[in-house]
Amino acid sequence: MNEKTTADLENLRDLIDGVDQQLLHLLRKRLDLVAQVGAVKHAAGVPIYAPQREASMLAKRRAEAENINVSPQLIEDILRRLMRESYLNEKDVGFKQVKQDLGHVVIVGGEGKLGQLFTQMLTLSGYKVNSIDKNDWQNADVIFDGAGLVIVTVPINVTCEVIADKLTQLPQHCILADLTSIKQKPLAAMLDAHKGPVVGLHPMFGPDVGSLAKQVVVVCHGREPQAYQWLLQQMEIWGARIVEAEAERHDKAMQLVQAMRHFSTFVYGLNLCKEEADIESLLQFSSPIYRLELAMVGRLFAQDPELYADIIFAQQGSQHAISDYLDNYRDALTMLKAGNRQEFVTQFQRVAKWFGDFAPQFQHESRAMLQSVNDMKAG
Ligand SMILES: C=C(O[C@@H]1C=C(C(=O)O)C=C[C@H]1O)C(=O)O
Repeated sequence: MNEKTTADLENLRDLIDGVDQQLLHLLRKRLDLVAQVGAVKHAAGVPIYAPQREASMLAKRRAEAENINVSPQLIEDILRRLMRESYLNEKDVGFKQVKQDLGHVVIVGGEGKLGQLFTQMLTLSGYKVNSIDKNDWQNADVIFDGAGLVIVTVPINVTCEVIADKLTQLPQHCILADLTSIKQKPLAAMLDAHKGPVVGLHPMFGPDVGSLAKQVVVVCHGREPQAYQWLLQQMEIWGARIVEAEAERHDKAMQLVQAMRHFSTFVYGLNLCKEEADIESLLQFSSPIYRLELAMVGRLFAQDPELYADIIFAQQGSQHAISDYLDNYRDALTMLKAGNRQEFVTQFQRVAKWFGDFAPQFQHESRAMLQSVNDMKAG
């Protein structure tokens, strides 16, 4: 580089640094305003997540961006990232308590990660929360006395047993809920053990979400829905989206969404391990999509094997779904071994037709994900 180039670059880079510093101060200002919104919402019991406000704000900023020749997608990406920050910050001021006269909450399995998250959210909403774990059952009478809500969040393989053995003497008007990732059996066990209000919940997220904004909670109604309506409302204030489902339909969906998904991921990892793949060099050659895929597989093995064993072994029906998958895999392999390229193209088109409008929609969504994977690369 000659001297003039160096000087020009330095000059421009100084100006860019100045703009970035201004951006930083604007971010501080925005965060402060969002904190004030949080306080107003907290006082009024308005949900943390406001989809209409977001949609109209994004539409306006996109249009304004276009007017000044800024990519609308750029401002949308930035605003969406800022809104994620808002959910986290709004959370810290706490939430309105929907049910004032509840009595206390007991989380059965409160030491678990999901139990801790619910303890935190309920506490931020003004409820008194106690927890009962494996070693506390000798004090059960005292702990459950006066409870208005009991939430069971113990490993799936002991859930029904804990409900049937330990939760038969709850106060009559107490709500009994569970957070298990299957719903038919726990719901039946709860209805059996307790004569008061019962509701099955399945939070469709891990305990590391940070905020419940936009996260889905599946609700399977058990008994006396009017008695636990406030709880659904409370979760909506946390930002969650409530999706009602029949327990049977939910469990069937979980065979694909969870059991089969995680099992395939497990086998993918097992295969890499047995083949002694060299992750370092795979990463060197990786395309963004491979990097994303490897991250999705790798993250499984950073977690608790017991949790995934619970999910995969929870339902007999999952074995059918997984074996159908294996059959399809085998058929596809036969096609490959036979060199039947034409058949591959035909099957490909069949699947594409079946995906319909979802295929281009998913292509669009995944493009943004792949680009952020690329953004994260350093050096
Ligand atoms: C700040 C608010 O809360 C959330 C965050 C928003 C933001 O950061 O702009 C917008 C809408 C809400 O989902 C609000 O409601 O205005």
